[in-house]
Amino acid sequence: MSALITLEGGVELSGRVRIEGAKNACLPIIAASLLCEDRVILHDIPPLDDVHTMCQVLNALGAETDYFPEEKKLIVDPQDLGKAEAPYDLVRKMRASFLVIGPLLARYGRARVSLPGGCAIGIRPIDLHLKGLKAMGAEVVIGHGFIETLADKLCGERVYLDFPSVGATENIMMAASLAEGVTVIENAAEEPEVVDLARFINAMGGKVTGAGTDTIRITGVSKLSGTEYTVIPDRIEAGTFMLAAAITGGSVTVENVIPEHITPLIAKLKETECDVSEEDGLIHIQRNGPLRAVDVKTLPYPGFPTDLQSPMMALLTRAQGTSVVTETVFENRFMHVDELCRMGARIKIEGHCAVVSGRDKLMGAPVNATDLRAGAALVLAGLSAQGQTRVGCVYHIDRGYWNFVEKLQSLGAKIKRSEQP
Ligand SMILES: CC(=O)N[C@H]1[C@@H](OP(=O)(O)OP(=O)(O)OC[C@H]2O[C@@H](n3ccc(=O)[nH]c3=O)[C@H](O)[C@@H]2O)O[C@H](CO)[C@@H](O)[C@@H]1O
Ligand SMILES: C=C(OP(=O)(O)O)C(=O)O
Repeated sequence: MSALITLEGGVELSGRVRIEGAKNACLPIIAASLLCEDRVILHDIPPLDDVHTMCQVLNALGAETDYFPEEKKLIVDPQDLGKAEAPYDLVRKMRASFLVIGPLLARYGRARVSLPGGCAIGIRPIDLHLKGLKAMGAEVVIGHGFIETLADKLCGERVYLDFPSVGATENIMMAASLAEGVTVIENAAEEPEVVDLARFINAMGGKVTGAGTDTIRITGVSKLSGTEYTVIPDRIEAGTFMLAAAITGGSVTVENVIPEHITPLIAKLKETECDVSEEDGLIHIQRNGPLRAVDVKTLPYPGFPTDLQSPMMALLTRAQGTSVVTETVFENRFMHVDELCRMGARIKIEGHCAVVSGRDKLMGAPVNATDLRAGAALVLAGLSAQGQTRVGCVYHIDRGYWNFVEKLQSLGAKIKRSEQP
């Protein structure tokens, strides 16, 4: 079975929408549960396909996972971890599965994890993850599609990351939390999800300081213990709904959001002439007049997030004037451009830049999601297009948005989902 989203554009969205726990915080935190031998109870874990895949990875390693979708609660019991091998079929499905290598190595002194491979948005190498593990004393062997790491003991070291990779920072931080001595990650990623992981490790009894800055210091401890933890709200889901309000000329309040986590989007939306106001845990967004074109450049946090680049581009297709969107994080994250052009958008790609000439209308069309956020961008474009849009390859969207269609319906969108044989 595959799903299709069908929608009619032209409705101004209005109302309130609640944001889920952050996918990109849940996944490393679930992986980090492997660092202790006790039960871990996690709250605000959304029933996303990626969460289920991460649970399957843990199950394949011998850990027990119990998920309670009504309560959005996950219990992980890693006591009987029998195998230190993450299979190809699961790692291939979701790159974040590679995040188990750090915890497995730290706890068992060995790990065998399938090479994750590339994906639609780029090659996505893992050299920086391995650079960190090697610096701490691990032997790394690559062969037959797997990475095998071994270490009698991991020792704290200084690790400089050539790029502030989120995943490498997280893997190194997890491995270092049970290493001997102090590890310092320089040019570390500063994303809120990295900070959330550090808080979780500390809640288990770890000693991580500096998360949220470019230098993270981890003092290894001999043992971590079970804990109960609530993950942060998803800034990318929040941003997607803010952009949905903006593109339809609507008025939406986004609940369960940390405004400081999406400062660059708020700034850019204000530049487009949208009204955005914040209060504790809420963002209200409204558009009354035409949108103004703005330039956007993706960067590591606190820059504009690459995960909102395609939804932002959907908005700019409707702005007055020409916008330049520059993608600096992933080398191939313009796959949505062809699909947006099928809907009448005028976009030209020049290297890492997309030049978007705004139009006063888009036309509904059959299109396909090429990756998770591209899928969301096409739905947003469809919400503001004339006539019907059909979005295929919805499984991409299911990786990271829970009840996307239902939430949009609750804001008034004419949208439905159908399962296809
Ligand atoms: C599950 C999760 O949290 N996913 C997020 C995470 O992905 P992920 O952790 O994979 O992203 P990274 O920050 O690692 O990647 C950023 C850039 O660094 C490069 N790189 C990365 C690692 C490495 O060893 N070598 C290397 O060259 C990548 O190819 C990419 O060009 O951060 C990205 C950047 O904010 C987001 O788009 C993803 O949504
Ligand atoms: C790119 C993304 O996720 P992942 O790193 O899991 O592919 C994303 O969330 O937009």
